[in-house]
Amino acid sequence: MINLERLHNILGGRKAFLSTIAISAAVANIIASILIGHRFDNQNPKFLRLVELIKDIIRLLGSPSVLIYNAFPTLIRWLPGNHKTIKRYSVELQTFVKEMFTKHKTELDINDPRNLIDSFLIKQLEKEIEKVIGSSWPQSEHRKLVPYTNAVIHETQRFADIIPLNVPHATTRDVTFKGYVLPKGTPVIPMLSPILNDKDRFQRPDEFYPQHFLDSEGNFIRNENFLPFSTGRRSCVGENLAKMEIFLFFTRLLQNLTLRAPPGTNFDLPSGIGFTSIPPYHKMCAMPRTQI
Ligand code: HEM
Repeated sequence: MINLERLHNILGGRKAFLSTIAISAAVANIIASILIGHRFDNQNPKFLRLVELIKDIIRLLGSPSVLIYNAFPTLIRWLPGNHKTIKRYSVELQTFVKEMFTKHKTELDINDPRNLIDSFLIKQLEKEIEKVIGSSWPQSEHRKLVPYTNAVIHETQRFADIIPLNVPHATTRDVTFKGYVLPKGTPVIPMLSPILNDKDRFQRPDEFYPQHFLDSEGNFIRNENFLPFSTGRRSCVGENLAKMEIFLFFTRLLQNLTLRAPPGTNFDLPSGIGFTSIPPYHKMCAMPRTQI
């Protein structure tokens, strides 16, 4: 989690800071805790490099040269450009992951799994595939008790529309869809943006309007068109983890801090161009609620 006490002390609540790395590192550390059973220090150069690599790869995936490469891979393959940078960064990431797996393999005690990687390696040894069940989050009950907060979080995800094009898929067999024949291997891009911004599905698609997820009495209502994690068999496997993380981060931050644009400025956060539509780096002020 974000060290709020440190934020209070260092920032005194008034100094602007770059929030992106702090938040990314905190989120990455949650995944690291689950995968390898420990957190990295936020100043650890290797850890910061990994966070940076992932961010850069995501950013570069949407750059014009990569879009051209995706359209004409055989032509562009030999030319310099961001597609080569992505490859280099991916190799660096893979090397890190391989080293981590090798270390876990050599230290593995099948009677004493220490983390998710150990459990995965043990399952591999059994040659069995088993769906991991067990989403018992102690705070999940809280969400039902705060319908407005829950609606704001849902509306933020709808409005932010962070993966507009979804992830590309391809048909695994010949398919006839609404009269169109899609032969096996046809690339399919199941876009999410048109659903999340459809005025027939959301009353005010162009506005930030939490009431999209509230009934007239203020109760939270599910909306089947809320699909930021996609849908179907290949929808996001991290959906539940992500939802819980967002809830915990959001409520914990707002319990303790009021977040504002730096004095004399307004938040104007157009989506950056990339595979995900993430906002550009921006500064904000975090005021401890006790000082307000
Ligand atoms: C706000 C946070 C997140 C959003 C909006 C999101 C969204 C998505 C989307 C749209 C897909 C593509 C689904 C498709 O191909 O139809 C996806 C796939 C995936 N996501 Fe997420 N995701 C989030 C967080 C996470 C987290 C935290 C994890 C891991 C812990 C994760 C792991 C995955 C994996 C492994 C896939 C590939 C699933 C497959 O191909 O079968 N995601 N996600």
